Amino acid sequence: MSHHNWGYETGVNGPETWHKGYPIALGSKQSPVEIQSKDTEYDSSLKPLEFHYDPSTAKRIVNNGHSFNVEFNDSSDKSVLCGGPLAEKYRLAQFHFHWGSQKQPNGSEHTLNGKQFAAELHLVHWNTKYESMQNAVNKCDGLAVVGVLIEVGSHPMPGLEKITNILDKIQTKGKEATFNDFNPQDLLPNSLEFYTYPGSLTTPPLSECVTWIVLNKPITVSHEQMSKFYNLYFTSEGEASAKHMVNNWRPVQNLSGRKIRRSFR
Ligand SMILES: NS(=O)(=O)c1c(F)c(F)c(S(=O)(=O)CCO)c(N[C@H](c2ccccc2)[C@@H](O)c2ccccc2)c1F
Ligand SMILES: [Zn+2]
Repeated sequence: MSHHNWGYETGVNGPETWHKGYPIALGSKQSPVEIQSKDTEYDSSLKPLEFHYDPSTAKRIVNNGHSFNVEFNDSSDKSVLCGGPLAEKYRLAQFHFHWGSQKQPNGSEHTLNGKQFAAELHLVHWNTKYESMQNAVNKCDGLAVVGVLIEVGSHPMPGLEKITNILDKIQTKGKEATFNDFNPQDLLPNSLEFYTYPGSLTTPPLSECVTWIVLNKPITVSHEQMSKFYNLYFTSEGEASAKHMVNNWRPVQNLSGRKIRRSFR
């Protein structure tokens, strides 16, 4: 299993095969996980989450064959996350999504009280005490990823329009487009109540370097907005068998004794 052709195709290169190239897939701090509210612990020492994002740090949107990433200029502390369970400042590097398909509408990675949502937004940040993302990825407090659960309803999410309107420019793997002046706070729910636990990247290299912060309230997007995700391709233009970018989510992994804390009573 070479390191760069992992994917989501069941039995071919999907999550059940990743351990061949990345043995840590079988580790004890893997993500995502099932969150059962009744088994979480309220922690009054958790601070409110603080998002300090500068929209001018948004740079480009890229289809990398796994998801699409909106990438930020993380060469300074212009867009940072702090507070919550975090002892330090974390710089925003990128955000991306995981989703299901038209037929199988559930594609979130974390599940909440037995419910899998339609999709999930991940805002990926790295600890500024490590000079780079690459250094941060092999430290247990290297990354902080904020997960936002997404359900499909009758009204569109205004903050998502700018993204869904540009997806036709990055339909296939390797395509990218300029993407400036965007504040990811426009994708957050009103409540910043959260769950937090120590975990991993949910794609290879599956490094166990992530403080996960999963918001308790979902956002609602419209069917039209969601269907624009399903029109993307895992494959590059002109590749023999075109594959729609659907079901790019990893199933839940064992908690293996980990405690999940919550910021609210
Ligand atoms: N669900 S998840 O949040 O775990 C996740 C993904 F699901 C995901 F698809 C990516 S990805 O960048 O799109 C391709 C896989 O690396 C990354 N990207 C990694 C990353 C991006 C920015 C900052 C740190 C990590 C990935 O690009 C990476 C991994 C290891 C070292 C550097 C970068 C990622 F973090
Ligand atoms: Zn992710």
